[in-house]
Amino acid sequence: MAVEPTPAIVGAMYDCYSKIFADMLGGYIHLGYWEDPNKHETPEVVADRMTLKVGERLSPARGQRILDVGCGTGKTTVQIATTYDVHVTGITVSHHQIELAQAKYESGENPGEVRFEFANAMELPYPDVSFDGAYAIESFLHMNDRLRAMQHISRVLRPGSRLIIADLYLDRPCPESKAMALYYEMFKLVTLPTGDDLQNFLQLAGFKVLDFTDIRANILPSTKLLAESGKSVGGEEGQKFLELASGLEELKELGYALITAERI
Ligand SMILES: C[S@@+](CC[C@H](N)C(=O)[O-])C[C@H]1O[C@@H](n2cnc3c(N)ncnc32)[C@H](O)[C@@H]1O
Repeated sequence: MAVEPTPAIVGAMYDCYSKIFADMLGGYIHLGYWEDPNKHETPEVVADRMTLKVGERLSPARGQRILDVGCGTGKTTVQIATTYDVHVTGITVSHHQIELAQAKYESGENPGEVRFEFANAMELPYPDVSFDGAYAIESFLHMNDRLRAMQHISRVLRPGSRLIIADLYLDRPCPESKAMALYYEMFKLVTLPTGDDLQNFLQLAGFKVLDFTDIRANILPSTKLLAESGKSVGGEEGQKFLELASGLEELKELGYALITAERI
């Protein structure tokens, strides 16, 4: 395996590709959740549904302060803030994502409003016990010290509050393959954890895992979106998306976890 990406490398990748990803994924930078793989739905509808699955598990009370770990272009941040009337701080390691989010969404300090900040989850710049809940949608896959990030999140959360994670993981350590290598290189992923790794890290960081559900069957139809984008982008870039789409179906070890954890 090549050298694992640092936050600076991940940030530089998102500085280049955030707009392409968001255009392809309905304004978000996360995969969609499909109830029925045969039903035709837009990228935005399925990505909205994914955010709602996370929101339902977090279920914050009105006025609470929530941390969005890896906020992308801010669409999830705003959706959670307005749906639950909570204040959400979204952090990212991409300066360009902050610019895109701030250009599109107004910042504020009240419930229903959001704030975007450049911050590394493995070095959170917030005081202890400053949030009532947190969620991380497809951001741990980029982190080169997941335990440290969970320890930081645990530190800033109030006891009894929740952390919801939606992320890729492996059923079992996966042999190196061309498809996997392409994913790691293109998206600057850090060797994916197993489900046990994720649960162990959470426990070591002071969380109790309340639920771990594999939703890969609901995520897999997103490969259709990658393939469609590949065709519309065209050229060398488009070819890469087509390869990624067919590669995803080959990776039988790849799972997608929706985890509810409670800060002890
Ligand atoms: C796949 S995008 C997901 C974006 C967003 N959660 C969404 O659902 O649209 C991954 C996000 O994680 C962020 N990220 C990756 N590593 C991070 C780190 N160490 N600290 C904070 N954010 C990080 C990236 O900057 C990016 O915003």
